[in-house]
Amino acid sequence: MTDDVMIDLQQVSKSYRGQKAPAVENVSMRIHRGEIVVLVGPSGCGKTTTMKMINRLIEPTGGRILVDGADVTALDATELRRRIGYVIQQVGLFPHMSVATNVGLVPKMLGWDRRRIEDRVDELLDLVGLDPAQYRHRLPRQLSGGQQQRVGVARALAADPPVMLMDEPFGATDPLTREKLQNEFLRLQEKLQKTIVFVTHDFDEAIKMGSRIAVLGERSRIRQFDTPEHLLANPADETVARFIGAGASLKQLNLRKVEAVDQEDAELVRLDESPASVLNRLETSGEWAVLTTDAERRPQRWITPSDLTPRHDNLDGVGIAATTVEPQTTLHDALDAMLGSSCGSAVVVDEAGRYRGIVSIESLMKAISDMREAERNHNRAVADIVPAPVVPAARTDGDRTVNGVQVPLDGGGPR
Ligand SMILES: Nc1ncnc2c1ncn2[C@@H]1O[C@H](COP(=O)(O)OP(=O)(O)OP(=O)(O)O)[C@@H](O)[C@H]1O
Repeated sequence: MTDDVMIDLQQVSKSYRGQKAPAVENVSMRIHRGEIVVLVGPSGCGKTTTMKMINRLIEPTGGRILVDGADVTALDATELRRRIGYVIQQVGLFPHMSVATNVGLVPKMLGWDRRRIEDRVDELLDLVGLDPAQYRHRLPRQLSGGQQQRVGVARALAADPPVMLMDEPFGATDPLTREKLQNEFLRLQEKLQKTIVFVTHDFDEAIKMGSRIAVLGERSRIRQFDTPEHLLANPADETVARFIGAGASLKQLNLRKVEAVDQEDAELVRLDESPASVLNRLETSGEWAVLTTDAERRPQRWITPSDLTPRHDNLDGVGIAATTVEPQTTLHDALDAMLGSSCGSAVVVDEAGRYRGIVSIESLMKAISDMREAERNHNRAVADIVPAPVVPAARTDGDRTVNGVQVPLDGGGPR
C-alpha cells in the first residue's frame, strides 16, 4: 500500500443474518489522502453498509479494511472514533444536551481537560460559522436545520480526525440551505484536507462534492470509480449512463464553480448616500445601475436611474434585491439564481457576505462555451492518441475484473 492511500477496502463483504444475499460483496476500493470519494447508487445497493464498515458501526463478514495502514478490526473503539468523524442526515445531536456538550463529546471521551474542551468547542463553532457566544448554550431544538447540521459537522471534527464519513449529511435541508452548507463545507475542506467518504442520492451533489465518484450497483459492486469529469464524459456502461440521467452535458455545469468565471466590478454606493449623489454617479459612470452595500460592504440592491424620483430622500428599499452567489457556487446554481432574478447578473460575495465582484450572464455563457470547446479538443486529442483495438479487450464492467479477478479500482489521485 502506498503512503497516499488513507482508506483501503480489500475484498470487503457483509452478509446480514437471515438475509440470503450479501448486502455488500467483495468490494475493493482505495481512497487517497485528502480526497472526497462520493458513493452513489440506487436505494438499497449497500452504500451505507459499505461506509459504516469503515468505522465498524457494522462489522464486515469478510475482507479487510485499513485506515492509514491500520486494520480497523485491530483498533479499539476510542482510537477508531478519534480517527474517524461521522456525520449523518438526522444529525444525531442529543436533544437534552447543549451545543457545546454535543460538540465536546468525543474530546470528553478521550479524557481531555475541561479547559481544552471548551477552547476546542469554541474554535469549532467558529469554524462552521456559528458564533460561540450566541450558540454554545443552546439546545439543538433552538437551532434551524442548517445550524444543527453545522453543529453535526463541528462534532465530527472535534478530535481532528483525518477521516470523515458523511451519510447524506445535507439531505434533510431545503435546496438553498443545502447549497450553502455544501459551499461552506468545500471551503472548510480546502483548509482541512480531510479524507472523506460521502454518501448521497443526489448525483448533482456527487459531481459538486466529489474528487472521485464511485457509482455502485447491487451489493455495492463498483460499476465505475472515476473523477466527475470522466464519469460524465465516459460512462462505463448503460447502467451508469442511465444513473447519470438525462442532460449529462448540462450536469457539467456542476463541475465548474463561480470562482473560475471572469468577474467584473460594479459601481458601489453606500446605503447612506443621498439619492441625488447616486443619480449623479449613475450619470457620470455611464453604468446602467449601481449596487448599494451596507457598512460591511454587503450587497443590498441594484438601483437604476428610473428607480429614483425626487420624492426619495434616502435609498432604503429602492431598486431590486441583488442576487448573491459564492465562489464555490456551481455554474448550474449560479445560472439558476440569475434566471430566477430579474437582472442578468449575480453578485459574488465572500463567506461573510461581503462584496467581491459581479458575474454577468455573458461571462457565465462564455465560461460554459470555453468549457465545451476544451472538452471537444480533449476528445479529439484522445481519439488521435488511442488506436482502435484490434483484439477484443478483456471485459471491464465497472468493477474492473481482469480475467475474472477483481482488482482495486485506483485510477487517479485527488484532484
Ligand atoms: N440491519 C440490517 N439487517 C438486515 N438487512 C439489512 C440491514 N441493514 C441494511 N440491510 C439491507 O442491506 C441492503 C443494503 O442496505 P444499505 O442501507 O447499505 O443501502 P443504501 O444503498 O445505503 O440504501 P439507501 O440509499 O436506501 O439508504 C438493503 O437490502 C437493506 O435492506
